[in-house]
Amino acid sequence: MNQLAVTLNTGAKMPIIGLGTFLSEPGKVTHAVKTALKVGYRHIDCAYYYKNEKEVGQGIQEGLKENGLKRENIFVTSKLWNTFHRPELVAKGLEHSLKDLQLNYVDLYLVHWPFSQKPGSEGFGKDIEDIPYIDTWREMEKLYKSGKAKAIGVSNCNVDMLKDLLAKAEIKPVVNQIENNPYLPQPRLVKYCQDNNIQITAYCPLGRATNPNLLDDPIINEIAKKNNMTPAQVVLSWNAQRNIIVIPKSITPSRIEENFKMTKLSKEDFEKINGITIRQRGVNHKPLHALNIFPDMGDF
Ligand SMILES: NC(=O)C1=CN([C@@H]2O[C@H](COP(=O)(O)OP(=O)(O)OC[C@H]3O[C@@H](n4cnc5c(N)ncnc54)[C@H](OP(=O)(O)O)[C@@H]3O)[C@@H](O)[C@H]2O)C=CC1
Ligand SMILES: O=C1CO[C@H](CO)[C@@H](O)[C@@H]1O
Repeated sequence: MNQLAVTLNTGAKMPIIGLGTFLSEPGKVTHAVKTALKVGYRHIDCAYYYKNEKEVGQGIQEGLKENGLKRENIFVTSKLWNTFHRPELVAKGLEHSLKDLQLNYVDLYLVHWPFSQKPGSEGFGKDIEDIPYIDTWREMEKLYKSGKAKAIGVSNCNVDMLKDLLAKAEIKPVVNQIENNPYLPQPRLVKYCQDNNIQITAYCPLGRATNPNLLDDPIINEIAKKNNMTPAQVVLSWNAQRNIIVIPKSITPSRIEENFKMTKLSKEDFEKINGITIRQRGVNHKPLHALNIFPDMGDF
């Protein structure tokens, strides 16, 4: 399953596993990216918000050279931060990322969150302002047409937001990046996206921020033990089997390698994981509650 990729509705191939980079310290992420490329990853998930794109870019450049790879052999995603939603700032948001990543284009550019913060605002969810999402999206469409973003998509969008965007967009979003793991499977949102040609990418696929920790779950551990896998491999394989792209983050070389080794789960094990009833949303900042972005627990 390692080399598997899904075909986006642009025709581009997006590898089913990528390296996440949130909270990867600038001093460590260059090495993590190089390790990932050496192990076989061909997909890196980045964002302006992570404040480490310069070091990620260094890892990409060095990793390409060391492994005899070309730019077109890898898939790089970045994301427009909330403080760049004003139409006149959208292209600038991408320029920052391209410069730091040392790239001429990204394979995928996502609107990180469906709300705007005033330019220069620091922190998550502060200084929210009312910029219609479609106005930001029109500028994303221009980036797609310019070739600087080979595909465009969204993140953290619910079904109603997607319905609205699909009705108005000239260029449809090809990806919705959302939190997804056995404690937050979000079947309604997943089905809506899959029915509408929107690929899901799962963030927090290992359940960072779950408490109790997803990787300590007894069912996951029982399946891991039985199949000589690790809990991380089980939860990543489960999502890949649902046709969901996973972007586990690690700065630990042995884990980067471990996470890459997904496998097909038996129908019985797959269904056992589907039967887990614990529900947790890890990324659930307070400002989000007022914005009504996430459906309530009954909507999973
Ligand atoms: N669009 C959005 O709003 C969001 C996007 N993201 C993206 O998704 C990526 C993944 O999500 P993230 O929040 O990082 O959470 P993950 O679920 O990927 O968990 C990352 C944590 O798991 C640890 N870990 C990695 N591999 C293993 C393993 N095999 N066994 C045990 N522990 C392991 C890492 O530690 P260590 O590094 O020390 O090895 C790290 O602490 C992000 O890095 C980012 O790129 C994330 C959140 C929101
Ligand atoms: O990408 C991200 C990483 O995780 C953060 C939460 O912990 C999110 O706020 C952000 O969107």
